[in-house]
Amino acid sequence: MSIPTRVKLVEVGPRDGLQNEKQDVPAAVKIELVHRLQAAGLKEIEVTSFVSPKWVPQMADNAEVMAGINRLPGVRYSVLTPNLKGFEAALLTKPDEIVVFASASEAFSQKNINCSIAESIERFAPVVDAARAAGIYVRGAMSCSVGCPYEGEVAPARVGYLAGLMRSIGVQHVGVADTIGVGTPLKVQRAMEATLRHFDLDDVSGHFHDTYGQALANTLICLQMGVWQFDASVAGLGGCPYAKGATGNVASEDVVYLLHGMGIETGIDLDKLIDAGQFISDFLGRSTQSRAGKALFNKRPA
Ligand SMILES: CC(C)(COP(=O)([O-])OP(=O)([O-])OC[C@H]1O[C@@H](n2cnc3c(N)ncnc32)[C@H](O)[C@@H]1OP(=O)([O-])[O-])[C@@H](O)C(=O)NCCC(=O)NCCSC(=O)C[C@@](C)(O)CC(=O)[O-]
Repeated sequence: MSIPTRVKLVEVGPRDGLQNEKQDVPAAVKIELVHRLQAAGLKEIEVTSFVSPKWVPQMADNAEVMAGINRLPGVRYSVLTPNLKGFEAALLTKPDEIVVFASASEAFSQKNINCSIAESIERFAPVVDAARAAGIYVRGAMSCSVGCPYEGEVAPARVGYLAGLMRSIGVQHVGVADTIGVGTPLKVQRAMEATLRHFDLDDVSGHFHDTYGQALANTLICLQMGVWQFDASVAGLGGCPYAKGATGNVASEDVVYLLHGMGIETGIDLDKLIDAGQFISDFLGRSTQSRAGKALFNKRPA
């Protein structure tokens, strides 16, 4: 398998990144972040989630954020929807894509969405039907595809099982998510291989948190398998409120630096992406988690 010449990054910072912030992030800041990300050339942005505000209060302004974005042609805006209630609210805001999210581990499924894996699939089936009937593309996120904060290691067979369930209800694309960032390349490769028994190479992506500093290595092994779609989060923002101790996603800036260094096209302007990361890091009052972002920013003339 040859390494792809072009990669699509899905920027998940506004959703995955900001869902875990302790401090209040006003809708206007989230909207400005989306504007800066699309100006940097991101073509797909996961904006928010239509989940219960009791579970994740940080995303309670979902409709306001979606309404406030000046949409650019050619950019796709996606949102998470855990059930029909969330989907119906999301539909009013005209997303291009929705994401249903399940877990390869039972314990995480219970903690994150308060139901078993089987129940989650039953819950998603009408959401997927309704989305596809409305012409909305459906992605599926498969959390804990390598390890679970409650159950430990997760076998590739369980990832394959979940991918098969996702496929059976009409999900069009799945992301192999290392929610707590414990994966190393061979483990990620096995989870990806199990997924590829149910989905084509063009319909899978990687979503790697960077808790143990393995996310770029995990990205590289997926590239070597021909995978060309990845989620990443500007400034390395993120973490899941139901995955204690897990750090943010791999920083978008670091992935872009890796890809451009390998001669792989992304369509992203790294300087502008660094500015977007700086903007949100300044707002949050801390320095960026992106190694490339920090290094390149510090090299700029004063
Ligand atoms: C799934 C539920 C709703 C079940 O939560 P539940 O408590 O079992 O749901 P329920 O149906 O019993 O409803 C309870 C209350 O929530 C309301 N409710 C119910 N649904 C909605 C909705 N969609 N929007 C707004 N409100 C909703 C519902 O109306 C009711 O309100 P009340 O009558 O008490 O006033 C809840 O567990 C939930 O919202 N969980 C979301 C957790 C979450 O967002 N986690 C982070 C995202 S996943 C992630 O980050 C991983 C990922 C994707 O990035 C990949 C990776 O790295 O792994």
